[in-house]
Amino acid sequence: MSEQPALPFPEPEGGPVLPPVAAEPVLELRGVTVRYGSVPALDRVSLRLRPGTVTCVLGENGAGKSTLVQVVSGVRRHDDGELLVDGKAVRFRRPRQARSRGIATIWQDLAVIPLMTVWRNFWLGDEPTRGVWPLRRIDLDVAREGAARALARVGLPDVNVNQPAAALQPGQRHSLAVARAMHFGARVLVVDEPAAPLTVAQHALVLRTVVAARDAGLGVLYVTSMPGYAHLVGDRFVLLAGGRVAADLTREDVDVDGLTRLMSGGEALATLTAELRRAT
Ligand SMILES: Nc1ncnc2c1ncn2[C@@H]1O[C@H](COP(=O)(O)OP(=O)(O)OP(=O)(O)O)[C@@H](O)[C@H]1O
Repeated sequence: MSEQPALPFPEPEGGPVLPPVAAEPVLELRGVTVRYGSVPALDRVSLRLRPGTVTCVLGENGAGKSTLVQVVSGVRRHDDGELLVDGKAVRFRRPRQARSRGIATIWQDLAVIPLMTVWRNFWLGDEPTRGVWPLRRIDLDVAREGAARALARVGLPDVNVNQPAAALQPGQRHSLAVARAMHFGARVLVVDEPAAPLTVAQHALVLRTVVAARDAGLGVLYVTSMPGYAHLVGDRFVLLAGGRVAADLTREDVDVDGLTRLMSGGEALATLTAELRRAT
C-alpha cells in the first residue's frame, strides 16, 4: 500500500490499525463485459482489489460506473469475463449472494427507516438479547453502546443513537450503513458515491468511512466522479470511459491534477486506446 496523504479530518478513534497488505486480491474482475442490447456498458473491464487498499473507480456520466457496481453487488449478471472472490469465479444471481460473500454495497440512494432510532437502524433485527425464551429481550444498553461504538469506529463519535434516523444528514446515513456493514463482517466495501451534492463536511464523513474500512483490512471500491476526493484516499485509480478502462494508475503514477486532467479527457483516451488495440 502506498503512503497515505494527510486527510482533512482526524484519523478514526484509536488511530489507524494498518493490517499487513495481503498479496491476493479479495475481488477481481477479468475482462468483464456487460451489454445492454448490442451496446457494451462495460467492455472487457479488469481490476484487482486487495484487502486493506482503496481502489477508486472514476468516470464521467455514462462511463459504466453504476453497471460495475451492479455487477460486483449481484444486481446484474455479467455477460462475458470473470468475477472472482478470493480467487474463485462467481456469478451472482442476486444481491444476497454477493452479501454472503462479504461484499457490502453502500448505494447512492441508501435508505434508513426514518422513524426508528439510529441504534435500531444499526441492528435491524439482529439486536443483542439477554435472558432466555420466553423472557428473552433486547439488551438495550449493549445495543445502544454497540451501535455508538461502531459509529465511532467509522469516524462518527458524537452521534446520539437514540434519535430517529430521520434526523441524520446524508453523510451520517452513509456512516451508519458502513458501520453496519463492517460490524456484520464485510470484507469488501463498495461505495457508490451519493449523487446528491454533499457539503465538504458530509463528504469528509464519506471519506472517513473509506479510511476506516481500509484500516480495518477491507478492500474498498470507491466509485466517484470527483478526482479531488478520490486522490485523498485512493491507492489505485481506475478510469472508465465508454465502458472501458481508459487508465489504471497508482498513487505514484498520478497526482491530483493529472487525475483531473485524465478524467476530462477520458473519452478521448478510451478511443485512442481502442484504436491502438485494433492496430496491434
Ligand atoms: N438499463 C439500461 N438499458 C440500456 N442502456 C443502459 C442501461 N443502463 C445503463 N445503460 C447505458 O450503459 C452505459 C453505462 O451506464 P452507467 O449507468 O453504468 O454509467 P455511469 O458511469 O454510472 O453513469 P452515471 O454516473 O450517469 O450513473 C451508458 O451508456 C448508459 O446509457
